[in-house]
Amino acid sequence: MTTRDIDENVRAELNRLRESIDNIDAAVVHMLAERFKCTQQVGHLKAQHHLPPADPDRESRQIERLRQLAESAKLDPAFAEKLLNFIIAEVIRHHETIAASPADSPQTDRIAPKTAPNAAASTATNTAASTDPKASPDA
Ligand SMILES: C=C(O[C@@H]1C=C(C(=O)O)C=C[C@H]1O)C(=O)O
Repeated sequence: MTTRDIDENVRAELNRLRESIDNIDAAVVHMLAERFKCTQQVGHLKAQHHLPPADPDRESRQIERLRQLAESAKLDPAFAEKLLNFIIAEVIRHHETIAASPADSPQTDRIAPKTAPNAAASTATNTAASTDPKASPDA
């Protein structure tokens, strides 16, 4: 085996490992995106019901659970805790922004509408009736 062969084998192994790393990074991004979709909905729910953006009791339970999962997965629990705290801090920042946004009044509730579900549709119909002569029985 020449030096060149060794280099090629090392290069091939490095490439194989990096392909897996790229796949894992893509999965992490997709999982984080899904998590943020859920937490955004939690943020809207909290804002609409005047709940605080942060829930320290829930966070303590999550951290304890994640530390145990990390230990059994042979991942440093302190790292797992730091990562979760980093993500949660960003989520709380989003929740504060949502709470400060006037778009989150109960009238524009996107999760659990308080107005009758047909209210918007009937408004749209009335608007169409008043502007579209074909929609009016007198036309
Ligand atoms: C998502 C929530 O809001 C905050 C963010 C959390 C998270 O990202 O897991 C956990 C608790 C809250 O401080 C929640 O209350 O469930």
